[in-house]
Amino acid sequence: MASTDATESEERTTDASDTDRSEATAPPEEYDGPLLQTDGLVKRFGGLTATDDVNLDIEQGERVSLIGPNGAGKSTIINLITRRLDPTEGDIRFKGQSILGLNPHEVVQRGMSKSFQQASIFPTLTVRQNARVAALAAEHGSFRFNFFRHRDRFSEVEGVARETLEAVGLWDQRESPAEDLPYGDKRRLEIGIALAADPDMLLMDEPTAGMSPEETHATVDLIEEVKEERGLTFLLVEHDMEIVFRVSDRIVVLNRGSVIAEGPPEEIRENPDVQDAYLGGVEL
Ligand SMILES: Nc1ncnc2c1ncn2[C@@H]1O[C@H](COP(=O)(O)OP(=O)(O)OP(=O)(O)O)[C@@H](O)[C@H]1O
Repeated sequence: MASTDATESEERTTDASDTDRSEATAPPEEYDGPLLQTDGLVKRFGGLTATDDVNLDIEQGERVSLIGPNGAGKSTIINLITRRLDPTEGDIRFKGQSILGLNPHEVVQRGMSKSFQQASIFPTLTVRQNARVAALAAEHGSFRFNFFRHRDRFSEVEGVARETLEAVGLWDQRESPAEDLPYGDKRRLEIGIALAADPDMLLMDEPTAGMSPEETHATVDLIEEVKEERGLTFLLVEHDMEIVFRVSDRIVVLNRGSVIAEGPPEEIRENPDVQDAYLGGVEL
């Protein structure tokens, strides 16, 4: 499963209290370059190079999947982009501005959300309460500090929560405690929590991992709906090639930390290097 999260010792080193810096690097109003760029991104864990000179450009509205064999470096890239890890070398720009000085929640406030695996759900809260917390947290960075100050904005938050739950098909289950949801619905709630931030870009790390075929089908439909209706830019890490070929505009193939191919699905499907590296020659 591509969920290798940053360990304590490897986590980014940014000081959470330094808010002046994020104001100083606020993105410009008008920006029409690539939404996300990585420039010579290298991540080493001791002697192991997990990410080796990765240069990605993701345009606004583009849907990109990151694929590659186990250990290729996919989760490491996601953790670097979401600021859970510091790169050893290179830069990451979102909306044209380097995000290396930012904390994870500041990156979310800039418009980048990640659908976390389980970690973002409060199990004993209801589905609706989870969506409200997500809407509040996205607006203010951390709901704990702002919940009471912004009580007057309750109806606005309520509106976002409802819209989100309708989008992910969980409105009817809104009063259920999140822990009572079936596995697939929990994963949809995670996607909803990420969407409640109204992101410009959504990162998804194996959104269908562990789902039944029916749940997978429903989740892929959801991703397609979100793609059509919100025109969202996304970066997806996924092992299921059927899903990757169905939802991607472009596929980036990683092997041992390096990009070995990128292009539209039909091109990647035919690429012999990809077939060799990724599936040991088995046809995609
Ligand atoms: N925190 C860490 N500390 C040490 N090594 C790590 C750490 N995170 C990842 N690695 C190593 O970096 C390499 C890339 O791992 P990563 O999890 O990014 O690959 P992946 O493509 O997501 O793999 P999978 O599909 O199996 O999840 C692997 O060799 C992994 O063991």
